[in-house]
Amino acid sequence: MTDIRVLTDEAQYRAHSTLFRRAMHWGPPSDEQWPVVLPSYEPGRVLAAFEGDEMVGTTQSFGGRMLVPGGALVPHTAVSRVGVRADYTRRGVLSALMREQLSTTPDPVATLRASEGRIYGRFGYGLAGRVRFLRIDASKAVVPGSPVGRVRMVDLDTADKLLPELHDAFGLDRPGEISRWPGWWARARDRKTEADNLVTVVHSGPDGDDGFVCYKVSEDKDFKHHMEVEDFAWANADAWRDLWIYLTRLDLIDTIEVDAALDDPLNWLFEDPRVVYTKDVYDQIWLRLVDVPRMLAARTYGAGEPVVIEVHDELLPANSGRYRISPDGAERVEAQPDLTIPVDLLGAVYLGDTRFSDLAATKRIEGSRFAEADALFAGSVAPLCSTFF
Ligand SMILES: CC(=O)SCCNC(=O)CCNC(=O)[C@H](O)C(C)(C)COP(=O)(O)OP(=O)(O)OC[C@H]1O[C@@H](n2cnc3c(N)ncnc32)[C@H](O)[C@@H]1OP(=O)(O)O
Repeated sequence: MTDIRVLTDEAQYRAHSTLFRRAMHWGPPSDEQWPVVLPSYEPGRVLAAFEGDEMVGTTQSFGGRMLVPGGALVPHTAVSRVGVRADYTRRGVLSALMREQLSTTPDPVATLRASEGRIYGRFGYGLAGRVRFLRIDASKAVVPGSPVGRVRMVDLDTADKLLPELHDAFGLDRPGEISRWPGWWARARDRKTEADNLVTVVHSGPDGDDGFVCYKVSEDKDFKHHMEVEDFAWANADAWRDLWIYLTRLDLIDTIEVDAALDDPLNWLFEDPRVVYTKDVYDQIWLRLVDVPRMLAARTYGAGEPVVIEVHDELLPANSGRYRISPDGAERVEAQPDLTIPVDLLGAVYLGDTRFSDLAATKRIEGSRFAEADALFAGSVAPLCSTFF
């Protein structure tokens, strides 16, 4: 019988970390790493599965806020460190952990990054946001014109103080973006120390600091220099453009790699749009609507005729029911549905990454009036979550 417990002390957190890391085929946290990892254990949010006295599975979450279409910030659970001991897999341990986590989380929405695509759909998570992995040929990347603001390099201590403030001020600019928690920043600082060539620059315009980028550069055996952009946020188009001018005019750089939203306009910034090459498109945000009525009410909708959707949720049956969606909002109704959809696919359309009409061909949603539902759920920008957890 699998017993799920909330862990409460440091020794248990360390055992949790070791178990998760072993499930990922990594070694346990070292004595040097542990002080940095410890602050990421939030009391009340750390779960483990036990068989008798033995810990056999883990999950935990970080509390924060997520931006939804229309601009509201909703309480959000960032699920992480899911692992089951290799000698206990495929016996329902993860299922027990997921049931407990979803039924006890205080937040109406949860997201995670999935190690494999087949794991989380059965628990009601839908693939809700994808990202483009770009490679830029920096040696040929020319941005016409001159910068209008100022870019300055900042040291580690300044970055430590400034970046959380700047991220809070303008980092949540697309549906799916989430706030960062103190443990996230502690880990980010540690990674900066480990990779001592990680550089942070801050942009300022007429109203003060309005953008930042963190990057590191490595050199290959042919003396080519490759930059990885690790973190990038901006408040306005001038900051975005100036920071790209700075990155592409740095000496010695041959290539730049960066994650970007599906609709990121970077190709059109350069004289030659082909200097930006999409290496990959991968799934990023897996989203679980924990409280469907609250989440449907939290976002705004586009113009068009109302549509009644019927939602099926086996794991959290209180969500199952019919909802009338109109430009004025969402409400629970008893009316006949126009279409039916499982909760994982409602998660997939929620942020605007996917459309009802695209899903219709999969036969996993049924009914009619998909185009009307598309118009209501359409977002003006593609979702993104630039905070890895
Ligand atoms: C958010 C994150 O942290 S992502 C990181 C996830 N962790 C990992 O990838 C680490 C390595 N893997 C593991 O630790 C485990 O295999 C887990 C967590 C993926 C699955 O744990 P388990 O306890 O084996 O899952 P459980 O027994 O509850 O399986 C439930 C169902 O999912 C299926 N399933 C579970 N994992 C997988 C998988 N990797 N691929 C395909 N199906 C899977 C099971 O077959 C089962 O199906 P069924 O209900 O039809 O019988």
